[in-house]
Amino acid sequence: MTSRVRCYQTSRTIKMTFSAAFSTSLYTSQTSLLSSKNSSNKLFLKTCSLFPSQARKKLLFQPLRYNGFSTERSCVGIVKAIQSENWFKNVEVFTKEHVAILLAHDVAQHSNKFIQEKGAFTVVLSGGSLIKYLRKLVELTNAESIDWSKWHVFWVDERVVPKDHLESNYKLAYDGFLSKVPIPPVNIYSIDDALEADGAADVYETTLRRLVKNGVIATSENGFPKFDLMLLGMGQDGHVASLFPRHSLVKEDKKWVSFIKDSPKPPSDRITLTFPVINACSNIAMVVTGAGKNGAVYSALRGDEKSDKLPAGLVSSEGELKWYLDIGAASMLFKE
Ligand SMILES: O=C1O[C@H](COP(=O)(O)O)[C@@H](O)[C@H](O)[C@H]1O
Repeated sequence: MTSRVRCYQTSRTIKMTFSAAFSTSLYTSQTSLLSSKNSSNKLFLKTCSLFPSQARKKLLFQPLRYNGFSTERSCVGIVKAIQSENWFKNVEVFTKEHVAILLAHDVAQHSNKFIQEKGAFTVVLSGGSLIKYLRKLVELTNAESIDWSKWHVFWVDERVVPKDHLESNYKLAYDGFLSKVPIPPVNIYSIDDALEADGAADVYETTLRRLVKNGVIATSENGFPKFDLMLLGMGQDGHVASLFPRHSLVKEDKKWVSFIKDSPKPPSDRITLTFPVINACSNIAMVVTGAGKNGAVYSALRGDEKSDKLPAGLVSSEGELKWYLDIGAASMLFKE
């Protein structure tokens, strides 16, 4: 159930919608979370303060209501701003905790929708900080009734290290997420850690081609695999997957999976899905937190069109691309 309140500037065009799209369970976990912080109003105001002051002054904040509760105190975070500027459309700004909560809710919704429509859900994971934001998904399993048996899990990139290595994206995902949910092991498509980067990339592409052929993965109009949901992180330098700024791999437009042996971020050898595959996805969630990434967020979303785009700025989706930012990562976006 979705409840929504509009906060708008009465006399001019800027209009924002503050929406709470919580199920009861999410609401419950949100309130307990808030009481533990006891600073919800401060956080809300802090979030609002990211908006241009002129607009802010004229905003009319109404208490948000959900199931009879006044959620005024809990208006933190869920800020969906709708403005005419394109970059602003699908950007949501939260506290870190709320990034995890809303992400859980959205992933559960995508999962239910795709499983209902086609009996399976294909999800692509990143490594890095993204995995810790899946923690609420694990906690909310029962409430959201996810059918984990229909999940098929892939990786957008992997480091060429053994699966039990600290740098392994598989290990990160297994420890933080996969070991906690009943996804059939046969539906978890990790990258072969016995091979060198080039061989591992070839084998992974062959696996994807087989799954496209037998209908597990859908296909986009231009013949690339079309995953239902991709959960992307972004590095401080604006890289996504293992596609780094100014690296030739960013321009790869034929291969589905490629490899890199000179990654600027260690380890040097990695395999990665390419941009045509990333951008063919039905839905992409870009999950970016921390003030250290605010410059890259700014340049990806608002950067000069003429300048070389960061890889994160080249991400698009055949369906929906949504940015989940915390206040730190968003902090340069709303500067006047
Ligand atoms: O090396 C990688 O970095 C990015 C970003 O990681 P983060 O810890 O800064 O969020 C990650 O998305 C990618 O999968 C990983 O291989």
